[in-house]
Amino acid sequence: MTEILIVDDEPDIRLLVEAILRDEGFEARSAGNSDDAIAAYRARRPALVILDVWLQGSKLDGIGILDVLHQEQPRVPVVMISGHGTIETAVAAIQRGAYDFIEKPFNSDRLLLVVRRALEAARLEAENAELRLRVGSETSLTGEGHGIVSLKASIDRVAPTGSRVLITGAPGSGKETVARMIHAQSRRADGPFVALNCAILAPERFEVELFGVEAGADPHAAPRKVGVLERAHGGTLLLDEVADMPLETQGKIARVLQEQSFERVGGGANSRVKVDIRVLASTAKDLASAIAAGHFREDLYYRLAVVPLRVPSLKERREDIPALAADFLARAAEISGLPPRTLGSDAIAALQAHDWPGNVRQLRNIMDWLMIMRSSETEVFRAEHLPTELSAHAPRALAIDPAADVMALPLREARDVFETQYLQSQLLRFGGNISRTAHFVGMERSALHRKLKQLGIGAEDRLQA
Ligand SMILES: Nc1ncnc2c1ncn2[C@@H]1O[C@H](COP(=O)(O)OP(=O)(O)OP(=O)(O)O)[C@@H](O)[C@H]1O
Repeated sequence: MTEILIVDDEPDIRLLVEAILRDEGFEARSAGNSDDAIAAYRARRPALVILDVWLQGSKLDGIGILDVLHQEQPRVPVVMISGHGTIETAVAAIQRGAYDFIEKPFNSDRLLLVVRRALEAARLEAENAELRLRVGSETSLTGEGHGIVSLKASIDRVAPTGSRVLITGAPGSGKETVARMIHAQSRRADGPFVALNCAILAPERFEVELFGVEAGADPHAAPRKVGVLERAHGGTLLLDEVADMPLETQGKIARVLQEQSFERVGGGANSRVKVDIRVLASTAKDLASAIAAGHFREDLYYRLAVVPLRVPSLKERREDIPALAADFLARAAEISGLPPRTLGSDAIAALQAHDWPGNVRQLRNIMDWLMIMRSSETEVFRAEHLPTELSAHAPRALAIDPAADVMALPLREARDVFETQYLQSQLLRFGGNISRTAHFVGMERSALHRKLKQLGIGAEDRLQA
């Protein structure tokens, strides 16, 4: 998958280096002069370039080529090969941004060592740059509830297969996180992960973003713009909010999926770029009705949805809320440099009672808000510290005041009041799910049923308690 471009004027060296690299599982291309090297580089960006300092009969020498390559894509690492008498030039090349150099004659161990180190350094640099850009992008899912555990098991199964996956789920539920996990657990983990949000692109920008733009008539000129398909080469492309892709582009993408090649905008058929990409797609919309309404191509649907995965919304997995909230609070404290804070059980119950239309993202935002707005008031956040839309609907049972009314009642009646309020609250935390509530309160399912009946808590009460 990792492709290396070798530039050397001696055919024997090119063949030798290609053979060594291929034996180690790399892909290799080579060029004998600066024109061919630059054309090969522009046709498709390699993961690394091995570049001879001195090139007989070439327009530019190694340093000249290095400058051209770095102007176009500074992050591709370059390893120089220096002959006797050109070491000084090789050192100068390092000062101009080459990663390292090897001296001729070299053995295969030295070559492979330098190549691996250069690739690893480039990978780390790319990862850091991405992290800086996308603080908060995750490659793990917090939660021990049934929904998340079975989702994680499906990710573990599908990730290494290379299969296409359609990820569905409500906004903010974690679809992109799932896509990143699939990429991170696949054989492409060292390659790029590129996400294209189909919902925010104007239809006329679509193809330019996807396919890039050809420079014009000159086949040696750099593409005017490299598209996401090319950037994702050797890695994974996520088509986020795929339902919003214009119909015409859908047809073109379906072809790319079949042929794994495409033409840049403005390029002719003979400028086809071959790529190796795993495509994942995600959507919060119902694709079946988009197909029925004629807004989504059925053939593309079947190509994308080889394995469908559904991410449960947060209200379907309220049992994960305490762990998620604690996790986000700890991170908010770390990022803001404030001392850690915890959530009281009344605040947790209020969070579990909420319906979370914005799902995990909304929960995360509220934990950030709590940390910033309320941490000077308390060490333990209570329900009253939450934003009003949450505190106002905190479960009624939170108002239990043992010193008030119940004190005027005989034990049996006081116990009924307490049990009613306690069980209504617990049912609410678990979305009315009897099994999960029974497990939590430590009762048999059937005993809980009997108890609810005895206390007069009906199905309706359970949902609105
Ligand atoms: N189970 C989880 N554990 C930890 N963090 C999560 C989990 N699910 C989602 N997140 C976090 O919630 C936020 C939203 O997740 P993500 O962007 O993956 O959702 P999405 O469904 O792709 O959203 P959109 O609908 O905007 O495309 C991110 O900050 C992500 O890190």
